[in-house]
Amino acid sequence: MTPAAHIQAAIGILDAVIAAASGQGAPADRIVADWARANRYAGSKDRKAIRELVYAAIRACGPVPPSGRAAMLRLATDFPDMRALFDGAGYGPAPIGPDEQLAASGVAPAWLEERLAAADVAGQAARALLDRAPLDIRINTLKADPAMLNLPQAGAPLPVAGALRLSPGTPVEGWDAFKQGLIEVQDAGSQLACQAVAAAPGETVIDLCAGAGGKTLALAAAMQNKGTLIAADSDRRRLGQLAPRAERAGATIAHTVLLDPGQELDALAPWENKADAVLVDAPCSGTGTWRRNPEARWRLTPRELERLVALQARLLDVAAQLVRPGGRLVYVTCSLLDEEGAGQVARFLAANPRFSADPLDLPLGCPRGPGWRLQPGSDGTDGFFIARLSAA
Ligand SMILES: C[S@@+](CC[C@H](N)C(=O)[O-])C[C@H]1O[C@@H](n2cnc3c(N)ncnc32)[C@H](O)[C@@H]1O
Repeated sequence: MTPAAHIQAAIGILDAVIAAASGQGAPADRIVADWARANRYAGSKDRKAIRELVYAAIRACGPVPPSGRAAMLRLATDFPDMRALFDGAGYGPAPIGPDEQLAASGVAPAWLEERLAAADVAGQAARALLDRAPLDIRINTLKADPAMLNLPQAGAPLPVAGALRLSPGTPVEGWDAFKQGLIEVQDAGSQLACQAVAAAPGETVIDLCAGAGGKTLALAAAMQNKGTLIAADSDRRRLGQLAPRAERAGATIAHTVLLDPGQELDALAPWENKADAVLVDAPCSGTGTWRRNPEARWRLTPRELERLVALQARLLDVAAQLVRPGGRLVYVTCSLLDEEGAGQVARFLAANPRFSADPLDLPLGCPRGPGWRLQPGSDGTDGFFIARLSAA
């Protein structure tokens, strides 16, 4: 394929990404993968070039672009060589018309930029939300001794115990160390969130929104496979992914519990007032993970944000009923918006005088309200809000 044909293919994929984002359809990476499957003539170099163009164009546009072509023209404003390829030749894009519409630049749709600015995420800090994410791994201490671990690439040590940083795209999943469960792929911010739980061997710990168990596995390692670890979630498919992962990681204490949304306590009744720690890794807008899913900012609406904030508040209330006196509740979101972080926890504390915020002092990030915040720009991790609350 020619460079111009790459651009035209990327425009077609962007049209599908834009339609999917407005209609809650497939994520961009699935659309890119589906395109590659349906267009076998594209070799691996073509696929890589097209994928890079698609993601660069997604990052270049703040609000939802009117079309894939408008998005690509926005990207081309920064690259004169790319503009020159809009000449209508071969399989390339048609020449640029005199009044052609460009998609708007920016970090996100205007309403979302305003919410971020209200949470002191503006300028460079906001632009960094769209950087390319590195690849972080966690050494699984259930199986590996960090001092003895020999990886094909050493990785840069991070100020987070057990975390190493590799370049984006490092094929770790093909490494023997990965296949044997010696390492897990996990953002350093996510690892810090797990460390904030301070889970210890012998404790009873509930991971209330365990998903596919990324954090559950880190908790099992911190507990040295001793104690009770409940991985709960309302999504059967995600929860179903935990068993094979736990087996590979040698995490033997994780028990899954499927929750009925709205009736979560029914399945968790045996642990009411019994848990030493409850982790609420709550469903959220994901504003801190746009480095990995940049088109997610086109999917979010004020209404969806409102729904998420209400769900987070409810899950906090569920968690509060599980924590034993003297136990801890750790609330985490991968969002930088205060309504999902500092504001959410401040509201909870005001309504639940039994709980008080523990001061945190993590090796990355800084305090935000009653908790702590990590940001891609200043900390190099995904964006997170983390609060640890102690129960009287
Ligand atoms: C941020 S994700 C969790 C990610 C996971 N902890 C990890 O580290 O990979 C939020 C999770 O909350 C779950 N969730 C949504 N509503 C829920 C509910 N009512 N009760 C429990 N979990 C819920 C979602 O299914 C999703 O897996």
